[in-house]
Amino acid sequence: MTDGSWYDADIDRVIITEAQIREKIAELAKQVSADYTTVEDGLLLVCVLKGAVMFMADFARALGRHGPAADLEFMAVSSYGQGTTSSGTVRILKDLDRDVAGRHVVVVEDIVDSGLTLSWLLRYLASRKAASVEVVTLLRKPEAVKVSIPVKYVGFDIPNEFVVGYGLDFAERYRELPFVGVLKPDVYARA
Ligand SMILES: O=P(O)(O)OC[C@H]1O[C@H](OP(=O)(O)OP(=O)(O)O)[C@H](O)[C@@H]1O
Ligand code: HPA
Ligand SMILES: [Mg+2]
Repeated sequence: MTDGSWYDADIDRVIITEAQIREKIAELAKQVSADYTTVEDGLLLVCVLKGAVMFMADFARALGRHGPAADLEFMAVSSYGQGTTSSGTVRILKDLDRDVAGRHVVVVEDIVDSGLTLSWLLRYLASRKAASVEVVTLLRKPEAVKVSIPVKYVGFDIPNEFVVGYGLDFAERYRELPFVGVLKPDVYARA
C-alpha cells in the first residue's frame, strides 16, 4: 500500500477493492430481488453485527432500488473475540427486537469461515419459526469450513487467510477500511 494512509504500515495487500465490492453487491441484490418478487409482508433482513455492518448498509440500499420491501433487524453475536480463530462458542450480545415467526428471512453476513456462527444462527432462527431462511454472505472461505451450511448467495470465495476491512476486524481494529485486505504478519506479532 502506498497511498499515504495510516494503514499502509499494517496492510500487506488488498484482495477485494471498493469497486469490486460495489459491483458484487449490485449483482447480489439483483439475484435476491428476482427470487423474492412475490413475498408477502416483504423480506426480513437480519444483519449479524458487528462484522456485517457495512455489507448490510450497502446491500439493503441496493435492494431498496429495485427489490421487495424489507424490514431491517440486527443481532450481535461473537465467537472470535481478540483472536483469529473461532472459539467455537457463539455468544448473543444483542438479540432480535422483533418476532421472526412466519417471516421470510435473509441473514446478512460478512463472512462464512468455519461456518460455526451460521450453523448456530440457522438453528436459532428455525427455533423462532421463521417461514424461510436464506443467507447472503459477502465472503466465504471454502477451505476453512468445518460445518457445511447451505449459503444461497455468495459474493466472493476467498483463500483461507485472515482478512480485515469492510466491517471485518482483528481485535476490533480495521473495520472502517473500505476494502478487504490481509494484514502483514508482524501486526499479529505486535498484538
Ligand atoms: O464462520 P465463522 O468461523 O463462525 O466466522 C464468521 C463470523 O465471525 C465473525 O464474527 P465475530 O465473532 O468475529 O464477531 P464480530 O462480527 O463482532 O467481529 C464474522 O463477522 C462472522 O459473523
Ligand atoms: O478472516 C476473518 N477476518 C475477520 N473476522 C473473521 N471472522 C471469521 N473469519 C474472519
Ligand atoms: Mg470479529
